[in-house]
Amino acid sequence: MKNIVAVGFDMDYTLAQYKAETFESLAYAGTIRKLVYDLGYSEELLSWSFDWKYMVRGLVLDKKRGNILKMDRHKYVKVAYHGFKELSKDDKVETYGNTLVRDSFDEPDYALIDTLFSLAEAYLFAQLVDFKDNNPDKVPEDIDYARMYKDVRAAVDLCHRDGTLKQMVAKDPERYINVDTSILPMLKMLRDSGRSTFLVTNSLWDYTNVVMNFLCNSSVPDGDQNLNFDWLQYFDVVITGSAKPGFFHDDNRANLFEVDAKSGMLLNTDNGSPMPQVGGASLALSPTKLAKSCRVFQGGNVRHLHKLLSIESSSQVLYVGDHIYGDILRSKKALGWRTMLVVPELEREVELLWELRKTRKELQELRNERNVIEDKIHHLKWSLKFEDVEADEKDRLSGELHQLEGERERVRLSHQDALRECHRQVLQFHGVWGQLMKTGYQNSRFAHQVERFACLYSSQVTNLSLYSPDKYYRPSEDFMPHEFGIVCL
Ligand SMILES: Nc1nc2c(ncn2[C@@H]2O[C@H](COP(=O)(O)O)[C@@H](O)[C@H]2O)c(=O)[nH]1
Ligand SMILES: [Mg+2]
Repeated sequence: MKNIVAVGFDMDYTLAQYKAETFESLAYAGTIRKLVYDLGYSEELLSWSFDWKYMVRGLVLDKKRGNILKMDRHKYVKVAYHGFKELSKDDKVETYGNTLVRDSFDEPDYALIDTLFSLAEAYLFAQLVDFKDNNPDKVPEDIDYARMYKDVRAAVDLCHRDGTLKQMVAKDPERYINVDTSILPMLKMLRDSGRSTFLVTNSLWDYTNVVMNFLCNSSVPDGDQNLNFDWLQYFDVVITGSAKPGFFHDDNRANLFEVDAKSGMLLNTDNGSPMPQVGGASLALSPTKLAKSCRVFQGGNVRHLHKLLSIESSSQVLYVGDHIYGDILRSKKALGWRTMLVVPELEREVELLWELRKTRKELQELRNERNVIEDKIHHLKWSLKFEDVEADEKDRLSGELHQLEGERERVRLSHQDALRECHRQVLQFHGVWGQLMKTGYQNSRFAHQVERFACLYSSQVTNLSLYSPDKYYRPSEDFMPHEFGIVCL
């Protein structure tokens, strides 16, 4: 952290942790209404309900086939459902395991569930797939799975844009967002350490102001009267409507507008410097005041931000976000910002890992034991078959082989029991999809992306304040398989 001069934050699902049970349910209900009333889907959908715990991040939707997939870091599909029906092993291998050219599992044929905002749309997609399969007469033939996904996507998108969600949150933020009293102390700590702080969010100013008021004052707004701008003192620059990930692109030429915080009006700027309207009064803020107070903008690009904060090198910026693609991948890969990904799911994941550690260790030991015995058996069988051995020696080797085969059976059964127990416990992570960061013995595709693109990852943004702002975060050591057991502790 010593070299970091500016720490930036995403807002939604980073500073503001939404309550999935209420917020995603709101998105789900709003999407259904749009599907029925605007896009002509059956009214039966209005009676559907939403299990907000069913979908998890890291899943991939196969739009054409109506499947939902979980894959490992090599993009091998390990868990696959058609709607809510699990694919048999044979179907899974036939569909995803036999291609000569490996599928990239990316857009346009696939959709990645890489933000918590997408859980409702993934669930609805699965429901619609089941509905079409079971009620072919209720869904027009030309509406295939991919079209259903497109409709769901468009309806969700509209819910985010037309006020369906934001007006409800603004009326009662406490119903939809977790109170977090540790955000202000964290921001204060960072600022006291001499760092600049900034906010870059895709939300627009009016909504940003509601959410940040709630987070920083825990006030329940009573119309606009209760909203104030006190929270701005904890930031140097606030950029709303940033259109990430485009904001980070080098060729982004988006205009930067200054937002008048009180009226919400946009003012033209020339690279961040205010520009008065022709014939209008000159802008009121004096240069000294401008330099000190937080300024609010809309749009622009990362070069504007660097200029506003006087950033000399990208590696001096740490950005904290929740979206692996929108917040982390671009800013790290293209710009070289340091990044921190917020993964709230980790809290439960780590708790369960502690509970499981005894079984996991046992399993690992039994696996090693089984490997050693099997190696010995193969070696002995090879000697008996191909090597020129005397009769006595042959008897001795056969006896040894017999004994090892008995041992192998004993270890195999213990291993099987431990494996069963482990599988049972893994279902505590998630009854359908298992552990977020693992797929079988391999890291999941999601975990792999976290490893590659997030310099830090943590269950909550305020974990930053558990350490000194000057802490040196050492990267964890990489290990090759041949190093395990030699240098791994
Ligand atoms: N138009 C759409 N907006 C969306 C969608 N999913 C989320 N959102 C909105 O984006 C911002 C996220 O803000 P950030 O602070 O995380 O950058 C927030 O306003 C969401 O409502 C979508 O599918 N379409
Ligand atoms: Mg976000």
